[in-house]
Amino acid sequence: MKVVETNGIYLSVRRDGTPGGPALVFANSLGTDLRLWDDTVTALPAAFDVLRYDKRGHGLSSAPPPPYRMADHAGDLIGLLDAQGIETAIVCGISVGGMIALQAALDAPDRIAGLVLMDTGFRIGTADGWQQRIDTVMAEGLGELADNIVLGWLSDAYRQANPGAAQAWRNMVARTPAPHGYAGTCAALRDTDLTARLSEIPQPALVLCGSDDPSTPPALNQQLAELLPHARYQEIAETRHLPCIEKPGEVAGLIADFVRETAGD
Ligand SMILES: O=C(O)CC1=CCC(=O)O1
Repeated sequence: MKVVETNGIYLSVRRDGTPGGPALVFANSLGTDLRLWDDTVTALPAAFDVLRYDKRGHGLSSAPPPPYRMADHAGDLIGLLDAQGIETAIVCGISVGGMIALQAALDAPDRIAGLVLMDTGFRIGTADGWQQRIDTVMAEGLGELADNIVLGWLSDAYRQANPGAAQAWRNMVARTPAPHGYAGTCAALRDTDLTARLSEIPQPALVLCGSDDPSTPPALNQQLAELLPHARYQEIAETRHLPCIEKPGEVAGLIADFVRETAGD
Protein backbone atom coordinates (compact mmCIF):
# COMPACT_ATOMS: atom_id res chain seq x y z
CA MET A 1 0.00 0.00 0.00
CA LYS A 2 1.27 3.47 -0.87
CA VAL A 3 -0.05 6.65 0.70
CA VAL A 4 0.79 10.20 -0.40
CA GLU A 5 0.13 13.39 1.55
CA THR A 6 -1.28 16.08 -0.70
CA ASN A 7 -3.60 19.06 -0.42
CA GLY A 8 -3.80 18.56 3.37
CA ILE A 9 -5.05 14.95 3.21
CA TYR A 10 -3.71 11.42 2.60
CA LEU A 11 -4.46 9.69 -0.68
CA SER A 12 -4.04 5.98 -1.28
CA VAL A 13 -2.22 5.55 -4.62
CA ARG A 14 -0.82 2.90 -6.89
CA ARG A 15 1.76 3.38 -9.64
CA ASP A 16 2.33 0.76 -12.36
CA GLY A 17 4.28 0.56 -15.57
CA THR A 18 7.44 2.47 -16.40
CA PRO A 19 8.34 5.73 -14.61
CA GLY A 20 9.26 8.29 -17.23
CA GLY A 21 6.97 6.72 -19.89
CA PRO A 22 3.88 8.55 -21.15
CA ALA A 23 2.08 9.48 -17.93
CA LEU A 24 -1.55 8.44 -17.51
CA VAL A 25 -3.58 9.16 -14.37
CA PHE A 26 -6.95 7.57 -13.65
CA ALA A 27 -9.72 9.39 -11.76
CA ASN A 28 -12.56 7.29 -10.39
CA SER A 29 -16.33 7.35 -10.36
CA LEU A 30 -18.54 7.75 -7.30
CA GLY A 31 -18.41 4.83 -4.89
CA THR A 32 -15.42 3.09 -6.48
CA ASP A 33 -11.77 2.77 -5.56
CA LEU A 34 -8.63 2.26 -7.61
CA ARG A 35 -9.37 -1.46 -8.11
CA LEU A 36 -11.88 -0.29 -10.72
CA TRP A 37 -9.00 -0.12 -13.22
CA ASP A 38 -7.23 -3.42 -12.39
CA ASP A 39 -8.09 -5.19 -15.67
CA THR A 40 -7.69 -2.06 -17.79
CA VAL A 41 -4.22 -1.34 -16.42
CA THR A 42 -3.16 -4.96 -16.98
CA ALA A 43 -4.07 -4.57 -20.66
CA LEU A 44 -2.18 -1.28 -21.15
CA PRO A 45 1.34 -1.14 -22.64
CA ALA A 46 3.96 -1.70 -19.92
CA ALA A 47 5.85 1.35 -21.26
CA PHE A 48 3.18 3.71 -19.85
CA ASP A 49 3.63 5.36 -16.45
CA VAL A 50 0.23 4.70 -14.82
CA LEU A 51 -0.99 6.36 -11.62
CA ARG A 52 -4.25 5.51 -9.88
CA TYR A 53 -5.65 6.77 -6.60
CA ASP A 54 -8.63 6.65 -4.27
CA LYS A 55 -10.20 10.09 -4.35
CA ARG A 56 -11.00 11.81 -1.06
CA GLY A 57 -13.81 10.11 0.83
CA HIS A 58 -13.24 6.81 -1.00
CA GLY A 59 -11.18 3.63 -0.60
CA LEU A 60 -8.30 4.00 1.83
CA SER A 61 -7.89 7.77 1.38
CA SER A 62 -8.80 10.41 3.94
CA ALA A 63 -12.43 11.38 4.19
CA PRO A 64 -12.49 14.99 5.39
CA PRO A 65 -15.87 16.40 6.42
CA PRO A 66 -18.23 17.15 3.50
CA PRO A 67 -19.16 18.92 1.34
CA TYR A 68 -16.43 18.65 -1.29
CA ARG A 69 -16.10 20.93 -4.30
CA MET A 70 -15.02 19.73 -7.72
CA ALA A 71 -12.03 22.07 -7.27
CA ASP A 72 -11.04 20.11 -4.11
CA HIS A 73 -10.95 16.90 -6.12
CA ALA A 74 -9.02 18.59 -8.95
CA GLY A 75 -6.58 20.10 -6.43
CA ASP A 76 -5.97 16.62 -5.00
CA LEU A 77 -5.18 15.30 -8.47
CA ILE A 78 -2.73 18.12 -9.25
CA GLY A 79 -1.15 17.78 -5.79
CA LEU A 80 -0.71 14.09 -6.48
CA LEU A 81 1.12 14.85 -9.74
CA ASP A 82 3.41 17.18 -7.77
CA ALA A 83 4.03 14.56 -5.09
CA GLN A 84 4.81 11.90 -7.70
CA GLY A 85 7.11 14.16 -9.72
CA ILE A 86 4.90 14.05 -12.82
CA GLU A 87 5.06 17.30 -14.78
CA THR A 88 2.27 16.60 -17.30
CA ALA A 89 -0.16 13.72 -17.66
CA ILE A 90 -3.10 12.51 -19.67
CA VAL A 91 -6.02 12.11 -17.28
CA CYS A 92 -8.55 9.35 -17.82
CA GLY A 93 -11.61 10.11 -15.71
CA ILE A 94 -14.81 8.14 -15.49
CA SER A 95 -18.12 9.67 -14.43
CA VAL A 96 -17.38 12.17 -11.64
CA GLY A 97 -13.74 11.36 -12.42
CA GLY A 98 -14.31 12.85 -15.89
CA MET A 99 -15.58 16.06 -14.29
CA ILE A 100 -12.53 16.07 -12.01
CA ALA A 101 -10.35 15.74 -15.12
CA LEU A 102 -12.16 18.64 -16.83
CA GLN A 103 -11.83 20.79 -13.69
CA ALA A 104 -8.10 19.96 -13.47
CA ALA A 105 -7.67 20.95 -17.13
CA LEU A 106 -9.29 24.31 -16.32
CA ASP A 107 -7.42 24.89 -13.06
CA ALA A 108 -3.95 23.68 -14.13
CA PRO A 109 -3.93 23.64 -17.95
CA ASP A 110 -0.15 23.28 -18.19
CA ARG A 111 -0.25 19.99 -16.27
CA ILE A 112 -2.85 18.18 -18.38
CA ALA A 113 -1.68 16.95 -21.79
CA GLY A 114 -4.95 15.30 -22.81
CA LEU A 115 -8.21 13.89 -21.52
CA VAL A 116 -9.94 10.54 -21.80
CA LEU A 117 -13.47 11.22 -20.59
CA MET A 118 -15.59 8.14 -19.99
CA ASP A 119 -19.29 7.98 -19.19
CA THR A 120 -19.31 11.50 -17.85
CA GLY A 121 -20.76 14.93 -18.63
CA PHE A 122 -20.35 18.67 -18.17
CA ARG A 123 -23.20 18.29 -15.69
CA ILE A 124 -24.45 14.96 -14.33
CA GLY A 125 -27.99 14.51 -12.99
CA THR A 126 -29.86 17.28 -11.19
CA ALA A 127 -29.16 19.26 -8.04
CA ASP A 128 -32.36 17.88 -6.45
CA GLY A 129 -31.42 14.30 -7.33
CA TRP A 130 -27.98 14.63 -5.73
CA GLN A 131 -29.44 16.29 -2.64
CA GLN A 132 -31.87 13.38 -2.27
CA ARG A 133 -29.01 10.91 -2.57
CA ILE A 134 -27.00 12.83 0.05
CA ASP A 135 -29.97 12.80 2.44
CA THR A 136 -30.53 9.05 1.94
CA VAL A 137 -26.87 8.15 2.34
CA MET A 138 -26.45 10.27 5.46
CA ALA A 139 -29.61 8.80 7.02
CA GLU A 140 -29.33 5.14 5.96
CA GLY A 141 -25.83 4.51 4.59
CA LEU A 142 -25.19 2.94 1.20
CA GLY A 143 -26.43 -0.61 1.71
CA GLU A 144 -29.98 -0.07 0.41
CA LEU A 145 -28.83 1.89 -2.63
CA ALA A 146 -26.08 -0.49 -3.69
CA ASP A 147 -28.23 -2.97 -5.68
CA ASN A 148 -29.73 -0.25 -7.86
CA ILE A 149 -26.39 1.46 -8.33
CA VAL A 150 -24.82 -1.76 -9.66
CA LEU A 151 -27.76 -2.26 -12.06
CA GLY A 152 -26.77 1.06 -13.62
CA TRP A 153 -23.07 0.14 -13.71
CA LEU A 154 -23.18 -3.31 -15.33
CA SER A 155 -25.26 -4.93 -18.10
CA ASP A 156 -27.60 -7.85 -17.38
CA ALA A 157 -25.38 -10.05 -19.55
CA TYR A 158 -22.26 -9.20 -17.52
CA ARG A 159 -24.00 -9.72 -14.18
CA GLN A 160 -25.42 -13.06 -15.28
CA ALA A 161 -22.08 -14.28 -16.63
CA ASN A 162 -20.07 -12.97 -13.65
CA PRO A 163 -22.26 -13.23 -10.52
CA GLY A 164 -19.31 -13.25 -8.13
CA ALA A 165 -17.70 -10.18 -9.64
CA ALA A 166 -21.06 -8.38 -9.79
CA GLN A 167 -21.53 -9.06 -6.07
CA ALA A 168 -18.00 -7.84 -5.31
CA TRP A 169 -18.61 -4.55 -7.16
CA ARG A 170 -21.85 -4.18 -5.22
CA ASN A 171 -19.92 -4.77 -2.01
CA MET A 172 -17.42 -2.08 -3.01
CA VAL A 173 -20.07 0.61 -3.06
CA ALA A 174 -22.10 -0.80 -0.14
CA ARG A 175 -18.96 -0.88 2.03
CA THR A 176 -17.74 2.60 1.13
CA PRO A 177 -15.92 3.23 4.40
CA ALA A 178 -17.13 6.77 4.92
CA PRO A 179 -20.71 7.45 3.77
CA HIS A 180 -20.03 11.12 4.46
CA GLY A 181 -17.11 10.89 1.99
CA TYR A 182 -19.45 9.50 -0.66
CA ALA A 183 -21.99 12.22 0.20
CA GLY A 184 -19.23 14.83 -0.02
CA THR A 185 -18.59 13.88 -3.64
CA CYS A 186 -22.36 13.88 -4.34
CA ALA A 187 -22.25 17.53 -3.23
CA ALA A 188 -19.51 18.25 -5.78
CA LEU A 189 -21.76 16.71 -8.45
CA ARG A 190 -24.77 18.68 -7.17
CA ASP A 191 -22.88 21.96 -7.40
CA THR A 192 -20.96 21.59 -10.67
CA ASP A 193 -21.97 22.65 -14.16
CA LEU A 194 -19.04 23.07 -16.54
CA THR A 195 -21.11 23.81 -19.67
CA ALA A 196 -19.99 27.42 -20.02
CA ARG A 197 -16.31 26.57 -19.56
CA LEU A 198 -15.81 23.73 -22.04
CA SER A 199 -14.64 26.10 -24.80
CA GLU A 200 -11.68 27.03 -22.53
CA ILE A 201 -10.27 23.49 -22.67
CA PRO A 202 -7.84 23.20 -25.62
CA GLN A 203 -6.39 19.79 -24.77
CA PRO A 204 -7.17 16.87 -27.10
CA ALA A 205 -9.90 14.66 -25.70
CA LEU A 206 -11.32 11.23 -26.36
CA VAL A 207 -14.89 10.83 -25.09
CA LEU A 208 -16.03 7.24 -24.55
CA CYS A 209 -19.43 5.99 -23.41
CA GLY A 210 -21.16 2.68 -22.84
CA SER A 211 -23.96 2.30 -25.40
CA ASP A 212 -26.49 1.50 -22.65
CA ASP A 213 -25.31 3.87 -19.91
CA PRO A 214 -28.42 5.01 -17.97
CA SER A 215 -26.63 7.58 -15.73
CA THR A 216 -24.58 9.54 -18.27
CA PRO A 217 -26.14 8.41 -21.56
CA PRO A 218 -24.42 8.42 -24.97
CA ALA A 219 -26.27 11.62 -26.02
CA LEU A 220 -24.73 13.54 -23.09
CA ASN A 221 -21.23 12.29 -23.86
CA GLN A 222 -21.66 13.03 -27.56
CA GLN A 223 -22.71 16.58 -26.66
CA LEU A 224 -19.66 16.88 -24.41
CA ALA A 225 -17.42 15.91 -27.34
CA GLU A 226 -19.17 18.45 -29.57
CA LEU A 227 -18.73 21.28 -27.05
CA LEU A 228 -15.04 20.62 -26.41
CA PRO A 229 -12.78 22.28 -29.00
CA HIS A 230 -10.71 19.17 -29.81
CA ALA A 231 -12.57 15.99 -28.99
CA ARG A 232 -13.84 12.86 -30.68
CA TYR A 233 -16.50 10.48 -29.46
CA GLN A 234 -16.73 6.71 -29.47
CA GLU A 235 -19.28 4.32 -28.04
CA ILE A 236 -18.52 0.99 -26.37
CA ALA A 237 -21.18 -1.51 -27.41
CA GLU A 238 -23.37 -3.39 -24.95
CA THR A 239 -22.01 -1.80 -21.79
CA ARG A 240 -23.57 0.44 -19.15
CA HIS A 241 -21.89 3.04 -16.88
CA LEU A 242 -18.58 1.27 -16.23
CA PRO A 243 -17.22 -0.17 -19.51
CA CYS A 244 -13.78 -0.53 -17.87
CA ILE A 245 -15.25 -3.45 -15.89
CA GLU A 246 -17.18 -5.04 -18.74
CA LYS A 247 -14.71 -4.52 -21.60
CA PRO A 248 -11.32 -3.65 -20.11
CA GLY A 249 -9.34 -4.89 -23.14
CA GLU A 250 -11.30 -2.71 -25.57
CA VAL A 251 -11.10 0.29 -23.21
CA ALA A 252 -7.33 -0.19 -22.75
CA GLY A 253 -6.83 -0.37 -26.52
CA LEU A 254 -8.73 2.89 -27.09
CA ILE A 255 -6.85 4.63 -24.29
CA ALA A 256 -3.48 3.34 -25.54
CA ASP A 257 -4.14 4.58 -29.09
CA PHE A 258 -5.10 8.01 -27.75
CA VAL A 259 -2.05 8.21 -25.47
CA ARG A 260 0.25 7.31 -28.38
CA GLU A 261 -1.40 9.90 -30.65
CA THR A 262 -1.25 12.59 -27.97
CA ALA A 263 2.29 11.81 -26.86
CA GLY A 264 3.28 12.07 -30.55
CA ASP A 265 4.54 8.51 -31.00
O1 LIG B 1 -22.97 5.40 -9.32
C1 LIG B 1 -23.77 6.15 -9.87
O2 LIG B 1 -24.82 6.49 -9.35
C2 LIG B 1 -23.47 6.73 -11.21
C3 LIG B 1 -22.59 7.89 -11.11
C4 LIG B 1 -22.89 9.19 -11.33
C5 LIG B 1 -21.72 10.01 -11.10
C6 LIG B 1 -20.72 8.98 -10.77
O3 LIG B 1 -19.53 9.17 -10.56
O4 LIG B 1 -21.29 7.75 -10.78
